[in-house]
Amino acid sequence: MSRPFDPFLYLVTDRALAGPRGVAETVRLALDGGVTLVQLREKALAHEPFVEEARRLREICHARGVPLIVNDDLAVAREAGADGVHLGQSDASVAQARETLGPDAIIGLSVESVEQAQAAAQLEIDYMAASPVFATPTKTDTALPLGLEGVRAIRRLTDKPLVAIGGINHANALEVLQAGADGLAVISAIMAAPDPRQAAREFHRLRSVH
Ligand SMILES: Cc1ncc(COP(=O)(O)OP(=O)(O)O)c(N)n1
Ligand SMILES: Cc1nc(C(=O)O)sc1CCOP(=O)(O)O
Ligand SMILES: [Mg+2]
Repeated sequence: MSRPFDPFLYLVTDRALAGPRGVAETVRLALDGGVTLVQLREKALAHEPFVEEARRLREICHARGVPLIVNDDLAVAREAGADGVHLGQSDASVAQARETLGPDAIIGLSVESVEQAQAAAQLEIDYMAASPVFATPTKTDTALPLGLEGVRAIRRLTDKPLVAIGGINHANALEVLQAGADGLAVISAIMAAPDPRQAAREFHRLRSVH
């Protein structure tokens, strides 16, 4: 059984979009605005700086009772004492992640189709990410967008926490939740916002209207 986590407002980091404000400061502001889960996503950092950044973010997140997930890299997640890992369909296997990180780690898996969501039912994961719900310039090597209908279809297949990712912004977030997602995973709408605290607050407000 994994440690407890709240998937409602899941911030995935992006160093380029954070700009001169930096990842750590952007995460700090976003946590103040109500982010409930953070994923450190680094595609270009070498091992040691990746571990250092993960340790730094873990401290910032844990000070606010929020878990830190590492994208892709099991060794970084383990060395940094992160709370879990997010895996895509082409990453390490869920079994390998479970073996490396232990029974209480939070393991998330991207699902890009109904078939992948069905297959994921057999796996020891803690949440699924419907990916992508909408097309996004932040990541272009994605599968075809699932749309809201895809989120509804995946929702019907699983009782696990379901987050949606890809092109989520303040204008479409409510309909993503109404389609059955338990959480909103966002990069640009918070990382690139002029005021990440306020951007997070606006998403967080949907919790009471949803
Ligand atoms: C919450 C969440 N959902 C989906 C992804 C994408 O994972 P993946 O397909 O492995 O792609 P990369 O992020 O590794 O480029 C994610 N990171 N987080
Ligand atoms: C990291 C990532 N994964 C995706 C997937 O579909 O698997 S979409 C994506 C980027 C999401 O960024 P934004 O919130 O700026 O659209
Ligand atoms: Mg990946």
